[in-house]
Amino acid sequence: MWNKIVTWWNNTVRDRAYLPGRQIDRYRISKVLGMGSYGIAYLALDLISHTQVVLKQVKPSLRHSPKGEDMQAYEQKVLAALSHPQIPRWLRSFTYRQDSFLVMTFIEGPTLEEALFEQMITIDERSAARLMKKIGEIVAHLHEHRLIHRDVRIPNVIWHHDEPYLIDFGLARFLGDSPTYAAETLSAYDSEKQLKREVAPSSDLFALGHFFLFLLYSGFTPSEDEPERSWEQELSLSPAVHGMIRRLLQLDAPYPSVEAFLVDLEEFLDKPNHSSA
Ligand SMILES: Nc1ncnc2c1ncn2[C@@H]1O[C@H](COP(=O)(O)OP(=O)(O)OP(=O)(O)O)[C@@H](O)[C@H]1O
Repeated sequence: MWNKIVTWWNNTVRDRAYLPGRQIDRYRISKVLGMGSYGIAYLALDLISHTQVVLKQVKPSLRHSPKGEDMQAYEQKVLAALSHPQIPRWLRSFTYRQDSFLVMTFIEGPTLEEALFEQMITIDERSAARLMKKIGEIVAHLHEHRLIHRDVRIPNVIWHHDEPYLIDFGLARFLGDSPTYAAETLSAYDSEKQLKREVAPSSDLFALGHFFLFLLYSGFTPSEDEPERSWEQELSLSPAVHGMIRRLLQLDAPYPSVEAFLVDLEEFLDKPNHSSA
């Protein structure tokens, strides 16, 4: 019961977000974008540069805990290490009263999740492969900087001017760093989560496999009376795409790197007139 009261208190009172219109430092809050694992994300107007920015505030209930400022400081280190047109840029960090804020560039547009499921966009196999190439190139850039994103999913990709942008670096880690903040180890997770959270290129490759499947499922209409089947039975894929997904999901020899996956994708895209399996 006590834990329930603390959770209620944290969610409704301590972690109440700042309201739209509120000025914090040189920023005016426009709206809350989301409440994540460690923080509250806001869209805000920078009153000096007159640009829209994203503010990420450590939740007050997590102040001075390993999941609070430490996580934010790590996300800042990650964003500050990167300079890529399709990744948010870290602008500055500051403290307002007792709250720690991180400021990054705002990327406009729907997430791929919103585009696929709310705007009901369908993507054919070739377009999905083209999109995977673009996402794969961003992930390859991260890996060149010894960074593993660990959360490459459709809600973390924004679609803007026909290009994907990768956001949410809250789980990203540099190679060699610990996969968890708290004392628990990865072995506390189930085997699929261990694969996703390992600080190694294989975890992003595994996520890219699921990403590819999500795009391909956009064109799938389940028949009402048929029971659910596996992706290999439900989707009619060309042998090349089918083989790539099996390797990404580690069902066949895993790709050693994102570059190796990109080579297969390019080969597939270079060949005209693929027939479906
Ligand atoms: N730079 C950005 N540009 C545009 N929208 C963003 C940006 N960063 C975050 N968002 C939006 O704000 C929401 C919340 O962001 P946040 O980084 O807190 O993600 P989260 O997944 O909710 O959190 P966490 O990673 O802490 O679990 C995201 O779902 C995304 O839609």
